[in-house]
Amino acid sequence: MKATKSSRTTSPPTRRTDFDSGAALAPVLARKIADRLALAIAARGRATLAVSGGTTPKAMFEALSREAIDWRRVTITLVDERMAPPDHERSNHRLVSRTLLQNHAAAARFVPLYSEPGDADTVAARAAAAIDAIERPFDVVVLGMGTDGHTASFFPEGTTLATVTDPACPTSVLAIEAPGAGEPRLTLTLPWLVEAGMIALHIEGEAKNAVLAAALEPGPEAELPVRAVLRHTATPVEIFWAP
Ligand SMILES: O=C1O[C@H](COP(=O)(O)O)[C@@H](O)[C@H](O)[C@H]1O
Repeated sequence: MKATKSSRTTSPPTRRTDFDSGAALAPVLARKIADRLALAIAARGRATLAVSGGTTPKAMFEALSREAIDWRRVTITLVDERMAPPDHERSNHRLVSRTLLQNHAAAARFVPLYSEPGDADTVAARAAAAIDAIERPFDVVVLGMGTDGHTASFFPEGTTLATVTDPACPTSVLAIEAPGAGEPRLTLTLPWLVEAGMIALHIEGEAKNAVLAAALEPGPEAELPVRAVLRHTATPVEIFWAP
């Protein structure tokens, strides 16, 4: 299903589950993702998963890697990546390799966003070709969020923020730079995220909880770009929060 342009200023309903700790959240979200992937495999013989990086998902990825589904039929990619090689400490590819692509999930196919050589636009174009070869829509997208309200690499003041959060953006992956982003980034664009069969927003900490509460209120998407997902999603975003 393709997202259409809309001037929505508030968010449709979300579903939210709160946990006592990140350790309690991790296996529950992992099982929910695994169940959804298993359903897709039963229905179509294959499943797709796009995940975030950063620091939050580590325990959940480790739990997910131990879920006994037919990972040979699962394609995994990233919702965003730094312009950094896969052995770099800030690489999302590195996090996924070390935590998710382990145990049972080592059998999954992984499609990275970063590759060499080239500048960010060249790398983004190559990543877009790789993503375009994956069947749409993703079965599951797992998003994180920064305390600046960014999700994927939709950063406030991002050079291509208006384009990557356009519900009609025709390109799957674009480069973006922003003051809060560190190195240049590669990000999946809004349509590829919001059309997913299941969208989980996994956040931890009181600060992110407060940012999420603000994001659910009316206000400009450019200020808290996670609003773009919350407002343009085809299915309710499922929020998983722990202190
Ligand atoms: O830069 C990024 O940050 C967000 C949030 O990361 P966290 O370290 O606060 O969990 C993440 O969702 C995104 O994929 C990542 O590239």
